[in-house]
Amino acid sequence: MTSTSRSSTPSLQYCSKTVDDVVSELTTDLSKGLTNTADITYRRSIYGINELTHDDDENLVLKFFATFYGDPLILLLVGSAVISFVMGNIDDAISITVAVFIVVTVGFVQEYRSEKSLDALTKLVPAEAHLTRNGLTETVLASMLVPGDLVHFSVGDRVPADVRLVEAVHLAIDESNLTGELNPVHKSVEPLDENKGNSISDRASIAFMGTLVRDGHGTGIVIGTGHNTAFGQVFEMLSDIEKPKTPLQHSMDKLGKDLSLYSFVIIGIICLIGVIQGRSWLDMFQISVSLAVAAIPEGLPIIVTVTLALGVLRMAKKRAIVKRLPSVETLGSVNVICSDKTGTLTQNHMTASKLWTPSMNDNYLILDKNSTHSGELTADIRTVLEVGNICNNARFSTEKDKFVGNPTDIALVEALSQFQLEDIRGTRQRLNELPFSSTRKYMAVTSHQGDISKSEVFAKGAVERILKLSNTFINQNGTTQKLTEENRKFIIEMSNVLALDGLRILAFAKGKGSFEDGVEPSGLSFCGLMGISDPPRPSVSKSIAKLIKGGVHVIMITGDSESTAVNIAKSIGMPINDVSKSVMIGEKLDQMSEEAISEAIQFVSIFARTSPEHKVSIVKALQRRGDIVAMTGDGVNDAPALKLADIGISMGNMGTDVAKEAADMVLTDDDFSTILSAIQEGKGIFYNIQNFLTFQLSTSIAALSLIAISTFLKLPNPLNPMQILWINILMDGPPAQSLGVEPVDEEVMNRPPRSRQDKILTLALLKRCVRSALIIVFGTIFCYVREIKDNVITSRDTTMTFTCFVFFDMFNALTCRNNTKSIFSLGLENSFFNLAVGCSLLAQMAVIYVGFLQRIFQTEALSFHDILFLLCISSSVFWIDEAFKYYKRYNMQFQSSV
Ligand SMILES: Nc1ncnc2c1ncn2[C@@H]1O[C@H](COP(=O)(O)OP(=O)(O)OP(=O)(O)O)[C@@H](O)[C@H]1O
Ligand SMILES: [Ca+2]
Repeated sequence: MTSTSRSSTPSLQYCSKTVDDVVSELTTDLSKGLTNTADITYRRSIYGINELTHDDDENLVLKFFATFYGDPLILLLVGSAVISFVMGNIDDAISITVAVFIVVTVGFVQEYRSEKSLDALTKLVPAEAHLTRNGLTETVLASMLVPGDLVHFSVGDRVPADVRLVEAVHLAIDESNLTGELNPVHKSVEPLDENKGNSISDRASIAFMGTLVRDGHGTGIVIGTGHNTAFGQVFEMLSDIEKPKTPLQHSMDKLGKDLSLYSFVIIGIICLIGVIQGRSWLDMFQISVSLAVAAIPEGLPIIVTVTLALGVLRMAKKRAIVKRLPSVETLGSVNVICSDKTGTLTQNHMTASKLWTPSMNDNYLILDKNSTHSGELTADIRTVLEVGNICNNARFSTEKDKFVGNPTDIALVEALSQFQLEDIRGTRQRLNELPFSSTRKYMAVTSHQGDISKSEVFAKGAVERILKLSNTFINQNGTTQKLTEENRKFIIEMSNVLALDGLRILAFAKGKGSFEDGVEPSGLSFCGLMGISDPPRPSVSKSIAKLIKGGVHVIMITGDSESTAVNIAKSIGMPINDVSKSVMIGEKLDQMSEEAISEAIQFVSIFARTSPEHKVSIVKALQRRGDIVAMTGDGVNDAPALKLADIGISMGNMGTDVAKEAADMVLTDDDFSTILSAIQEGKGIFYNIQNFLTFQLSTSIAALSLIAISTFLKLPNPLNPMQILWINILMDGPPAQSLGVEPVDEEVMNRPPRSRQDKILTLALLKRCVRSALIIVFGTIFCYVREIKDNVITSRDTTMTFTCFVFFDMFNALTCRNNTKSIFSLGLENSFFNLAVGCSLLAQMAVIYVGFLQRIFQTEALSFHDILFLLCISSSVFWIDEAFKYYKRYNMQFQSSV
């Protein structure tokens, strides 16, 4: 890249300036950020919102006319109208033109709606930023940033705008999406030499929007936003790339093509026979083309897309954000959910509730939040609390008036007040820290009270880990004593006793001296244990029961100990029959081959003492068995497993940007139960798609057969082209669409997960289509033949036939709302359906009774008695289907009771 092409970009302009220059040029402040609200508003008015959007000012009118010449069938129809006109058949010409216009408009509106709902999807996961303004730091939407803003980012974050760094601690950034460079780039605040920085990858003092923080943390001043960023310019190039279609959309496209082919063959035959019989070729041509328009489900792919997109929006309301449409389909097939324990199954609200020191033997102290325990404060208890206080990263937020940070850490500082102890971190200096990580499972610090030579080490974490670091323990008198094998065993035993209520267990140790950076401490003295409670979320047990009923295997994955995990699992109703088979420890996974894990995993419900890396082996083992796996995760290290899983789920509150991006679905409330709602929705959407498919196919088959049969029987055509086009609107338009938004029936969870190979077009579905089509055809022909007994064909005859068919179709739509349940038990819940069918019926009445429309559709007014008669005949399709449903339900009950 040359400097000329980038000379205007802020990142080139600022990369060689000093921090002070940047601060003064952008009139901002290194500690407070921007302070003047009017100034911020002004900047936004100049630089715009920090977002990358397409300017979508396509001309709607042009687009509308594009649909005319985009569809050869519509062109043929318009052509035939012109021919009619030339041949002096003005009425026909006008009628066909108006009908075509209506068809195209309905199609256009649907397509437009589908685009709008797809657009809405891209706004579901907004980018966030940590912003300091006026000295206050908050998490805000990245879109509100303006040049001059002071932003912070750390491991796992996406950089929210182009920024000039003013602080960089171990900062390494993955710029692969911008430059293709796979290795993280180390950043610094030093300005570049004037003549350097021509290439984006050289600009070490800049962090670019959309790149990913891999290590350390940093602070920067925003210099470029939105399209004015390096990423913004790449985005312009990318924006034309089309989104890939979902498997369902693909199979619908294929189905559409197949159906078109069949219809063309049948219509060709009809046309041929008609002409051989000596009918007018223009008539036959117009009928055939309208029939082709009607029989071809051109609305099918659009309806599928809209159904999926609306489903996603509905799920978002239930706090599950699905990021890609294909995931909706996969959700219905999920048969294993691997869930984190902390924060997903539990509330992540931790309270210290038990305490044990070696001097208590097999007793322990129960901590009650509401009472003071200062009377019980012995020297060894004080030591435990002190370690928990000093080896702690929770900090007090004056803004929120409470401690913030790691929930375990918070529980430990909050416990101090029960013993009327103060937070003593202010009186000490920390020399170094070995931070807690899910892999290390403990945290250690070196700290002193002003005299470095009297430094001490404080450590807390999982019992086994802390015991490994210790060779003595602190006894009753406050003196240290050697840790024997028996002591170690007893401590582990006591930790299991404390864990009986599902408490998370923390061990504490301290020692003299210090430890080197990056080296584990050793020779510590074990001080005691604490049990920390984190109650399950209230709705979790219900959700688990429903999932199990729906054939979904729930697996808990936790970094906590086996006993903690088992007790929590029992309390939320996970079936643990045989602990030796149902529980597996992370370490064991490391020793097993992929095949062996696959074998063993079908009985496992709990993985304890795992680190995030184990999740990949777990997903692989499950997928090897053919399972469709949903996996939750929130950390940077969870990303590979989230990507690998069929449905990666990340947490909206706790999750890092990396996890959210790797995931297919984000739970905005972090709650396990939300996964159940999403699976329910996913399953329901699939059935809805089957339902409107049934409706469309049966109408299409009925329309084709009706014309074919009457041609074979040498009857005059029962429907004219305009009427056929009208029917097309019903079957491809709103009534069909409304079947896609049928509210999801709770009962879907009683059906097993769908196999991935399952076709959407099942034999049962086809049978139902053919059955309904037959009823419609025979009913309509019966009505037609009854009308033309007098051997002259009048517009009354076709009006009766036409209305009969339309009524049939509406009753058919009604019964297609569900394929097992009676409509009487469903009620009139689907208001979109009620509206669509209600309006269709009204429109049908207008077509029969309004003079102007009568001329176009060649209809005439029917009597009340006629309408009643038609309703009676056409409702047969509904009653017969209800009877079949009843029979099916009866059979199922019978089978399940045997
Ligand atoms: N802040 C902390 N400092 C020291 N040790 C901790 C801390 N938090 C947890 N531990 C210890 O590490 C163990 C594992 O915790 P970890 O955070 O890895 O579990 P997790 O994977 O987050 O939990 P889950 O998988 O249930 O969501 C705990 O049992 C506890 O002993
Ligand atoms: Ca059609």
